[in-house]
Amino acid sequence: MKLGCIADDLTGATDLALMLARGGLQTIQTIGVPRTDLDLSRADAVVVALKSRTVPAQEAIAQSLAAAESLKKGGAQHLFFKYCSTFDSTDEGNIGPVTDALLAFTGSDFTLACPAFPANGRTVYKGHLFVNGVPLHESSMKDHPLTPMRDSNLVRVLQRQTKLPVGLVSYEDMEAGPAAIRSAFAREKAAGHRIVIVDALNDTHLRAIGLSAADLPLMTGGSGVAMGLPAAYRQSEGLTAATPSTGFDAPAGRRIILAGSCSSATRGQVQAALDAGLPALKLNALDLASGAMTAQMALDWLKSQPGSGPALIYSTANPNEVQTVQSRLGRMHAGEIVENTLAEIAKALPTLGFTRLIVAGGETSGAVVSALDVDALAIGPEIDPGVPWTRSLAGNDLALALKSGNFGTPDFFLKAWNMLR
Ligand SMILES: Nc1ncnc2c1ncn2[C@@H]1O[C@H](COP(=O)(O)OP(=O)(O)O)[C@@H](O)[C@H]1O
Ligand SMILES: O=C(O)[C@@H](O)C(=O)COP(=O)(O)O
Repeated sequence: MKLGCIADDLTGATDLALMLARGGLQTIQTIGVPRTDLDLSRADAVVVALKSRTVPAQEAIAQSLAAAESLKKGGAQHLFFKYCSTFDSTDEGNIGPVTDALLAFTGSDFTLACPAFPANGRTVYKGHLFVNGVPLHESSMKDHPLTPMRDSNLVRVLQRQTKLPVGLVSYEDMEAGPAAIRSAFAREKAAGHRIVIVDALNDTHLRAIGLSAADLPLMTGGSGVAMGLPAAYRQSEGLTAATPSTGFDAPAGRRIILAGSCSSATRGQVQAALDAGLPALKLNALDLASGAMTAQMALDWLKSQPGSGPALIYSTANPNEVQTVQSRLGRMHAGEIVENTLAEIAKALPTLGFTRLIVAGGETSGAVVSALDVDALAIGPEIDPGVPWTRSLAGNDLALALKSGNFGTPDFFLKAWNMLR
């Protein structure tokens, strides 16, 4: 295994797995630390999906180290810590504390941090993160239900989360190409910096980072920064490219969309599905808390829907609604209530004949997939940048599209099905 990856949420893991698979690496994604009986011998890359983005920092560290240990035992030569392209975190973590712990684990004293993903509008310039050209703190991420991002300066954001000195390798070095980037890493290291935020405005920068950083014991970032790794491995070790998948065979069965993301892209996708007349049920978090709505009621509703087309169950709400709910229930508790309900609904889906699922939201996907008895995923074709179809490798036979909250075109919930055979 060339690369062992630890992702802090499930949709982030599929995003990274897609990037590596598209680059020609045989890639398997596991849900949590791989089961010991899972055959990973043919994988060039294994991506372990955790649910560690918003748990207490000590727990995130423990989960990440357990994953690192297992990947190392599986033969991983390098580690990659994947977090969100919008750097979702709080001053308590978990990007800083997990990076610190993984650096110590690898016995290394230097790594980079770069969430850039230009295909999805995320760029880093002079250490500031932009989302579709808007500074992070002015983007819709300022209202995220769990990790509101109110500072665009990533050096500052990360420095609040780690005691290790954070530096910056900026645009000018990126423009000068791989050799200059390597010199910039050496310069920053000599200056005492242990983690460097790296600028990247386009895919050329990302590929150059891959070539410059492929030999680091640990890399950290969004999926974009992994773009150059497959080519770098091929160059250094003659690794042959696997053919990325195109068509996709999915198990026969009914279709459903579960949306627990309140991000702006998902809000648009829910609206497009409603406009198209999909049968839809909205879960109101306050009703769930009071018992006025339950998972069983949602399942009863689902059973009464026509089997021919997809149905939508969503808790997606605008920032005002979310704020009202959170002021009554508390931020984390509100999130848990919704996640638990969607997970309870998901648990019943296979027996009701649902085999093709779209799930919107990272935390939501984590909760839903752990309820579905799925341990590992094969990566299929890309629906939109960062979102592939996947198929379970054991347990319930399911086709799953696990969509990051802010990814995908407005018609994602309508068009994704067309790729399934
Ligand atoms: N109506 C709502 N009110 C409050 N919290 C909600 C609501 N709907 C969903 N949530 C919670 O918001 C969080 C969304 O996070 P996530 O699923 O990761 O989405 P994203 O990918 O957009 O970040 C989840 O914990 C979810 O349970
Ligand atoms: O890097 C990204 O943006 C995604 O891969 C990701 O991690 C998104 O997380 P959610 O928005 O919580 O789905």
